[in-house]
Amino acid sequence: MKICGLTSEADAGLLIKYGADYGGVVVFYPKSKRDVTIKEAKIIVDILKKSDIKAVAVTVSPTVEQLYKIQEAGFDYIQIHGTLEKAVYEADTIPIIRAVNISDNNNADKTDDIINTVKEQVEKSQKLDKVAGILLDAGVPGSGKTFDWNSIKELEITEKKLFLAGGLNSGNVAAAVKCVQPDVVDISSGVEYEDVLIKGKDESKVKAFINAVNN
Ligand SMILES: O=C(O)c1ccccc1N[C@@H]1O[C@H](COP(=O)(O)O)[C@@H](O)[C@H]1O
Repeated sequence: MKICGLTSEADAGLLIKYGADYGGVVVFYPKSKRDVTIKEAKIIVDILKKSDIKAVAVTVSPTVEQLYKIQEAGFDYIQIHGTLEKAVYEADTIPIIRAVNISDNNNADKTDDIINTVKEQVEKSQKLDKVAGILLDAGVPGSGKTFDWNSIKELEITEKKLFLAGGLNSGNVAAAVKCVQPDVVDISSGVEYEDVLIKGKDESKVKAFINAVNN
């Protein structure tokens, strides 16, 4: 399981306390309330790595300069939403988790187009050696919204690890796993406080989510 959007040493400590496989840190994306500086990220990375938790840099359309800083900070993986530039792919030395964001398909006429686009993106990513995993997520990353899990049933993700993200929480994760059968479940908003003014991860929600996944 992967818990994303860590912003402090305390958040990282919760992953160690309750047991997670991956910890995600948003960098170089100031639009996100979870964005931290690369210096702050490095402190979190060091804590995670000491406990054998894989540290994932969560990015949107990173530049080569940003990639170098991410690699220098010691991240194990880079999660890439948006565009993956050829120059970035060539300069990359760590495994990539390629995010595919699936737009809302509340317009029935557009459903096939959306799914075809997702299929194309997945097929393209599966051919890339440095891509270790494909992350299927809702339209807006980190929004806490789910997408229609049934819409991706026909996707064949055989070569890479499948990460399922988008609006997961302790109440829906069992149904999500049953429907999609991902290798890794990924959560961010679902383990945060109801009161948006309180930053960081809510311990009781982290515990409930991890229990729900393990049982
Ligand atoms: O969390 C963010 O703000 C974010 C910013 C930029 C790229 C990705 C981001 N979040 C990722 O979105 C998924 C799902 O999150 P949620 O559970 O729906 O809140 C997760 O992989 C986050 O790392």
